[in-house]
Amino acid sequence: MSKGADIELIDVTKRYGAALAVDRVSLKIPAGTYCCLLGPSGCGKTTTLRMMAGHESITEGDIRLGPTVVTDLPPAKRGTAMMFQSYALFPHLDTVDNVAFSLKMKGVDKASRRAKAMEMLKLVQMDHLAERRPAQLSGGQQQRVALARALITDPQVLLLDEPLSALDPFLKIKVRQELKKLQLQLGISFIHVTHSQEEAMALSDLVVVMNGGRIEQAGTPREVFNRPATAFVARFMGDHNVIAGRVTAIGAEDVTFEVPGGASFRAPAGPELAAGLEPGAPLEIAVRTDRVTLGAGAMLGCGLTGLVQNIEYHGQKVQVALAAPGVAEFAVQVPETAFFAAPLNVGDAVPLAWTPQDVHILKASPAA
Ligand SMILES: Nc1ncnc2c1ncn2[C@@H]1O[C@H](COP(=O)(O)OP(=O)(O)OP(=O)(O)O)[C@@H](O)[C@H]1O
Repeated sequence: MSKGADIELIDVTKRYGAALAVDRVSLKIPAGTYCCLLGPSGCGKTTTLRMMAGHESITEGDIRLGPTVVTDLPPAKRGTAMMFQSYALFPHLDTVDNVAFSLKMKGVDKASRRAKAMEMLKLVQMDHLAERRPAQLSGGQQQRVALARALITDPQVLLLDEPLSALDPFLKIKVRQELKKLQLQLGISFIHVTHSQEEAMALSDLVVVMNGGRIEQAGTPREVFNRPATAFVARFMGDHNVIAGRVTAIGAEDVTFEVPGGASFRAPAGPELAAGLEPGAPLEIAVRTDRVTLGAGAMLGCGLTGLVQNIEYHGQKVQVALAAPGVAEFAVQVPETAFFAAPLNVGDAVPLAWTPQDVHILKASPAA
């Protein structure tokens, strides 16, 4: 197996007629990275993946794999391989011939290509079903065959378009673990398109959150979850409250922020962020739903009192939805034991609290 190579997108744009699907995307994915392209339907993630694979032409910009500009190379000459969402197996070929297919196209003799196909099938634990046809395999098994077929060309980068979307929830988690294990074992980059933030967080070394054809944020799952760059990222990753208000005062290291209802609280900003702000300017902040204290424990009161709108039991946590003056929707996750020690009911008015360190300032979205 090859060792893998960095893949780099340099100001890549894709237009379909007047429609802009991908807008000046620049991104470097180091060799050996598990990278997820994450975003809602239509954000341009599949188009980005297909341009890396060579299945879609690039309107402007370049893609590099290692030292080579691959922008105008056909898919088979790039050092990438793609696994399609539908698996795209040939129904009339058995497993081993499906996997060996691209080697057949390259003119490799039958014995060698079948031997290599068996090696790939062992890698994905499918060698015992080598003689079955796709219709005789389960969805999960077909997916492994598709994986073996993509890996037979020894790619430096494997591109996966929503690889888990056809699997049931239990199989999804099992196959997800297997994909990660395989990527570590092979040492090449896997670039995986998904609209599931849970999947992206579980798998990635690098999460790339896309919106409206642009990258909103690229970072490790912890960076993206704990320090979402924009309101879009905070909402898309979930478990965050986004609150809109205005800046009322700017200190050397923090900012005072007021919501339309009149409550105000401080947020750590740092000199770099504070320099871009001025009193009166609109600002959005994020507070994690598990960092908020409700009720009697609210010693560090932030001045907001929430009215309980809804209560959902989630097992380890109870999710409480509230509304407060100037804040239409606010969610708090309370650990199960804490909630039932002092249960709340719909209609209760409860003080909310968090520490200034738990307030995170958001920037304007690049797609805005
Ligand atoms: N062949 C095409 N012709 C015209 N427009 C296209 C074509 N393919 C994609 N688009 C448009 O480009 C934008 C990005 O599409 P893309 O498939 O990359 O999004 P996506 O994030 O992968 O969405 P999904 O999760 O639904 O697959 C969308 O607005 C889509 O309608």
